[in-house]
Amino acid sequence: MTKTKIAVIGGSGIYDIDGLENAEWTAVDTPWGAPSDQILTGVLNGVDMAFLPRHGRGHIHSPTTVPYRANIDVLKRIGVTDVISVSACGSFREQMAPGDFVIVDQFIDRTFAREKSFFGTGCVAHVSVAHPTCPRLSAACLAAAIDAGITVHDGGTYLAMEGPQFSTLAESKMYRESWGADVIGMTNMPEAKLAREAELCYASVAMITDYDSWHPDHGEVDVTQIIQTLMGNADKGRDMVKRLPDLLGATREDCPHGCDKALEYAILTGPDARDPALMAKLDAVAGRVL
Ligand SMILES: CSC[C@H]1O[C@H](OP(=O)(O)O)[C@H](O)[C@@H]1O
Ligand SMILES: Nc1ncnc2[nH]cnc12
Repeated sequence: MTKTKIAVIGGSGIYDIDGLENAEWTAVDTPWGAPSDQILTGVLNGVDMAFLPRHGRGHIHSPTTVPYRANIDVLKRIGVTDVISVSACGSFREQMAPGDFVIVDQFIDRTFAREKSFFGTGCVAHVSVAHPTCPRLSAACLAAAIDAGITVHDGGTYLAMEGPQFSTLAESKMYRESWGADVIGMTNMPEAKLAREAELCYASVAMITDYDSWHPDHGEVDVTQIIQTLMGNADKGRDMVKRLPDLLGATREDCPHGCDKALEYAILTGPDARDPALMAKLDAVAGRVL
C-alpha cells in the first residue's frame, strides 16, 4: 500500500483550488529548471493534495514555454502518485459541446518545439504510451464529474498542437474528418508522455470551450469566447476535483495497469555506459530503477 497524493495540473482559467487544509505555496526547484510556479499543497478529506498552475499564476507561460519536464519532476519529487491534468480545449464533434468535459484516453502529438523526454544521450529509455492515460484514474475523474452534474464524455482523442495560434480551417477539418480527433488543445503533450516516463498515473480532463474553426454555425474560435466559457468550466472543474479524494482514498495499491512500473524494462543504456550527470538529474523521475 502507498499513501495517495493527488496532483492537479490546472490549465487556462484554473490557477488554484479551494478547500485545502494546511494550504501552503512552496517553491521547489528541479534539475530540469523551475516549474511553472510554486506548488500548492494541503489535505482534502484526509488525502494529500498538490496543485500546480500549468501556465503559472497570472498566465506567464505559453503552451510552448511551459516547463513540462520540471513540472512532472517536481510532482514526482514531492511524492505525488496520481496526476490529473485539467485543460481547456476545442471540440471537433457536434455532440461534444462547449461546457462539456471529456475524459481523454488517446492523443495525437503534433507539437514540435518542446523537450519531450527526461532521457537521451547517456541514458536511453523507451516507454510505451500506447495507452497514455491511466484507466483507474480516468474512471475516478469520470465518476467525480458525473457526481458534480457535469455533462461528461467517456473517452476521446486529444490532438496536441504547438500553438500559440489556433488552427487554420483546413487543419481543423483535417484533424476532425481524416484524423479522427475529438478535441484539440496545446498542452497535454509532452505532459502525458513525461508522466509515463516518471511512472505517474495520469488522467486528462478536457473542458470544452469552443468548436475550434470547423463548425459552420460557430465561425472561427476567438479567445474572448473561450474565456467566457472557461469561467463556467473552471468552477465545474474545481467542483469535480473536490470529489476526487473520496473516490481515490488515502492509500492505494500498485496501479493495475502498470503505470507505476513503466520504466521496468525501458532503459537500454548499460550501467557502465551511463552519463553520471544525466543519472543525477534522473534521481526523482527514475530513482526506482536506477
Ligand atoms: C485560453 S485558449 C488556449 C490555451 O488554453 C489551453 O490551455 P490549457 O491546456 O493549459 O488549459 C490550450 O491548450 C491553450 O494553451
Ligand atoms: N480551439 C482550440 N484549439 C487549441 N487550443 C484550445 N484551447 C481551447 N480551445 C482551443
